Amino acid sequence: MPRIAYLGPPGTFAEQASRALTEDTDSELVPSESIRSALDAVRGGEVLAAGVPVENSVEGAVSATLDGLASGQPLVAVAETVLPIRFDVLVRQGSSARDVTSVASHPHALAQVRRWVTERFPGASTVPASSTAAAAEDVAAGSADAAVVAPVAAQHHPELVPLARGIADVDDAATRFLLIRAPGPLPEPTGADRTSIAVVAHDEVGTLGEVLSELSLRGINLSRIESRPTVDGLGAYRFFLDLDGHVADARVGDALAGLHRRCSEVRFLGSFPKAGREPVNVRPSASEQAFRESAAWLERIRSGLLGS
Ligand SMILES: O=C(O)C(=O)C[C@]1(C(=O)O)C=C[C@@H](O)C=C1
Repeated sequence: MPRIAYLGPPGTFAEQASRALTEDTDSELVPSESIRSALDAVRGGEVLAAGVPVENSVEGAVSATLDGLASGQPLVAVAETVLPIRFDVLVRQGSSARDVTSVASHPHALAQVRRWVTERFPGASTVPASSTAAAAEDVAAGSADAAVVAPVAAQHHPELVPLARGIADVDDAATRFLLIRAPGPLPEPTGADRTSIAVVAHDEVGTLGEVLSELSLRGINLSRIESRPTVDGLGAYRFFLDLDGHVADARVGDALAGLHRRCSEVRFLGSFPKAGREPVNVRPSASEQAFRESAAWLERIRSGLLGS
């Protein structure tokens, strides 16, 4: 049975997402201590894949995932899913809001309930945990008074009780998760795909503009751009780009080849169907047919058969 690593312990959003990402196959879900260790378990062949969060609609990019994908043996995303995010607050039995002086959770979760926590537990300190479910363990162990968790976490902690349910500072918050594997055959293009890459551009005037124009010239929609330090000193950045389309599409392949010529580093991070399956809108001049026809036209010119 394929083993799939996720950010544990059991009861995290990442576990739920990993279950959704692997629902078509009989898989064993294996908790990991961190996103990095889940990715490294894929690299080491201990698991087939890892389900990891990549971005949240309120708090933004999950840097541990971006950094974990940018360095080390290459890995690729093969699928994505989006989970709606609302939290429950768990406390020890017999506790009330007045007893809460410390609130634990994953920093991304704490950031999404900052206002609620300040209003409900004025003066309480926040305790960062490695995941929402790890925060529930902290409360059970007595090292924090309340945990901001995924609603499923309560099933793993009968000794804790909910003090609040379904909380969020922002309605309709969502987190996108990726299923990450070692490089291998790519998912087939579906017409509703996303391609992720990470590029390091030369530190020269206009290079980021040139990177983006490789995409816009070919009619490619950029759905996300994030920068992270390369850790080689101040001012050195790696850009994470999400593009509409599949690397098998002529326009996307052509753009990636252009970036390869232009950038000091291009890391391919996968082409896979978008969670919402919204078809990619391709303008006529960037269609497969347009690329085929222009390549055939060029070939005719090169072989001396045509003047225009
Ligand atoms: O701690 C969890 O439950 C996770 O799956 C991690 C994570 C994140 O990294 O953003 C996932 C979704 C929520 O936004 C909060 C935390």
